[in-house]
Amino acid sequence: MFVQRRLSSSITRVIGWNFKNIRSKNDSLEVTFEEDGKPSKLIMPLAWLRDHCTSKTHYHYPTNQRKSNCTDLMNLSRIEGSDKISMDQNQKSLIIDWIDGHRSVFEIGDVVGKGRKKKGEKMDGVLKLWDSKTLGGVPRIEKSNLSLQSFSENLVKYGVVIIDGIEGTAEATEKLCQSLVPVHDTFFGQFWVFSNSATQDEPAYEDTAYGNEEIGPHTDGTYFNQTPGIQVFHCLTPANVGGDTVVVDSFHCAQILKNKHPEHFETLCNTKIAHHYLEGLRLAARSKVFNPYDRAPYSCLSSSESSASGAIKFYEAYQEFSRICHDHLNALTVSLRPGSVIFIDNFRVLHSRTAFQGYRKMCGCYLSRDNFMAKARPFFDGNVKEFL
Ligand SMILES: C[N+](C)(C)CCCC[C@H](N)C(=O)O
Ligand SMILES: O=C(O)CCC(=O)C(=O)O
Repeated sequence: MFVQRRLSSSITRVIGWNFKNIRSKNDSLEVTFEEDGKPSKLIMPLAWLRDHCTSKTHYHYPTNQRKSNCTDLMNLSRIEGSDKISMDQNQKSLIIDWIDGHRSVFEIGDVVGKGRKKKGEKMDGVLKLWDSKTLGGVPRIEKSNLSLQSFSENLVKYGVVIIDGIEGTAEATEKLCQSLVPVHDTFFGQFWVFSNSATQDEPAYEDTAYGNEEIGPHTDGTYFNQTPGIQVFHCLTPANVGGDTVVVDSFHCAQILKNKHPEHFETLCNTKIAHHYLEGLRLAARSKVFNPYDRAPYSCLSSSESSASGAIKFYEAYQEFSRICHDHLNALTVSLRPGSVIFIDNFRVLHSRTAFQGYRKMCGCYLSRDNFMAKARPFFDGNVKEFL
């Protein structure tokens, strides 16, 4: 089965490819080839080639794992004389006879497919960045039309989806979640029932979630090294007034920032801000997602001017990004009611809550992102899978 799959994938890849020329260039090979008739060139380091050898002594096919531990890679990635590099007569394979006598054979399609730098636009083809105008409302799936495919496609594309028609109980919500994706457990518990009036059944933590004030756009768990991948909410008892859920596509906001202020975008991409959760336990982690409330003290003070100006640069960038995330044109508001369960990609979509009056009871959980992506991948085509 493994050989069949490997051959079929490499045959489909190799049809339109032909090696044209191979030239030694320091510790690399300059390989020119034709890709569907168009000339193309790649510089392939010898160490990269040796590291990607798929001979039986270097690659374990039953588990798709490499056998090399790289402890002697550079020494073994040497060749003696240009006659040690050749092509097969069909110009489809590159043959290298290494200094230790080992022979590697590389199919051009395999090497280019694996090694050529991927560009991000393939993922853009799947992710549908949105604002209030382009999306209009959170995608909804009636329980009777629910499938892993409809759930996965919406959650990957938009980062948020609501499933309607669910019984308004914690039990039914938990059952729904478990039917879709394994839970991501944290110290908050595997599945939560919470409200603004803590009781024994609804334990409260020292967090604004357990109050009735407004909470602005944020992602959860920025203080965990394993930030929860998906967040689920089901409102079992709506408040008398307020308590709406507001969601924002932070990738769309990041796109706006990058277009309007590329320097701020770069600053935020390159500045890691520590977050923490302070209570009986103290959790801290560095994180790239957005939660202005759970940021730890920003330890950037020193005697140097440059660290002060670096911090000011960060604050200017963070302020601009936060303003974009708080722009109501980038937000969708949902009044969650019993029966409607919202699933949020916690790495992408920010959630917030409007202030409310009266008693409000919620339930939900975090779901495992890795498990979700493994289930979602089959519904997306080839290249995109690498990004999920
Ligand atoms: C468990 N439950 C979701 C109810 C509340 C958890 C508090 C989440 C915290 N505000 C954060 O942003 O990480
Ligand atoms: O109460 C809500 O609707 C959301 C609370 C919240 O933001 C959170 O738990 O992270």
